[in-house]
Amino acid sequence: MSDDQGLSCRDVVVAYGQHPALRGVSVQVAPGELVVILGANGAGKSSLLNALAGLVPSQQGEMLLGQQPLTDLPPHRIVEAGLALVPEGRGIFGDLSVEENLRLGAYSERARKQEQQNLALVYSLFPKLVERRRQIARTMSGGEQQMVAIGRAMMSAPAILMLDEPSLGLSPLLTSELFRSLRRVRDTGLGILLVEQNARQSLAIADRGYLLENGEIIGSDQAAALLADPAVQHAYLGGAAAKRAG
Ligand SMILES: Nc1ncnc2c1ncn2[C@@H]1O[C@H](COP(=O)(O)OP(=O)(O)OP(=O)(O)O)[C@@H](O)[C@H]1O
Repeated sequence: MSDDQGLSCRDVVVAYGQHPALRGVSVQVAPGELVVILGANGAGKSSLLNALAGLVPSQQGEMLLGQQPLTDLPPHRIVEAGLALVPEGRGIFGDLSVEENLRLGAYSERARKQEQQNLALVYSLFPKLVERRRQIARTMSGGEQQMVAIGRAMMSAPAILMLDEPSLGLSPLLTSELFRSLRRVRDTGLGILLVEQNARQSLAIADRGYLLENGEIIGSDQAAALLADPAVQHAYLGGAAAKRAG
């Protein structure tokens, strides 16, 4: 681990009963870095984020945020330590307003102290949410709800933000708007670990990427190099090209 505030995991193993989902995964994210993990359905992407967030137990391996070990901490302590997850499906409270949802993210003592400041930051990064601050969350579009979910995670004052398939259910246009906002979040100095099936669009905004296959990291490189790699194009970008052609 080279960076004081970064996220690193080494040789993480996760199994559901006899079924191995992660077979020794090592990943690093530095502050101010946007890292994407690409993989097909069932590759283990959600298992990795959930293990880092303390939501599923890991059988082996080490997870650190800066110098702080995360392994075996309960999920709320991991959030307090500075690692926040935006889960697949967003998990926002549909009956609450946008601002109530956002404020719920600031539950730790450290986050409450910075609540106003972080709220202002979230609104500056997602200007669309300002005009909708009193709107009931379930009446918002999928893209807007995703912004609320990201904003709420940012209210916990994380050093590293993890997102599980934020583009799910969004049109390509909304996805690129969302991904542009992720770059703005990164530019504030946060590290981002993004899990995506949408390889082309996520590599276009990422700094680095890892390829996860069958519970193992089979490659990693700068995002631009992965985009230009014929093997990556064939395995991960073919679907998108085929879709465009069709
Ligand atoms: N709670 C569980 N119980 C048993 N097996 C599970 C459980 N959760 C995941 N798995 C299995 O572990 C493997 C990895 O699943 P995971 O959800 O991490 O993959 P993923 O890359 O996120 O896939 P997707 O993109 O479809 O969400 C899969 O084979 C999956 O069937």
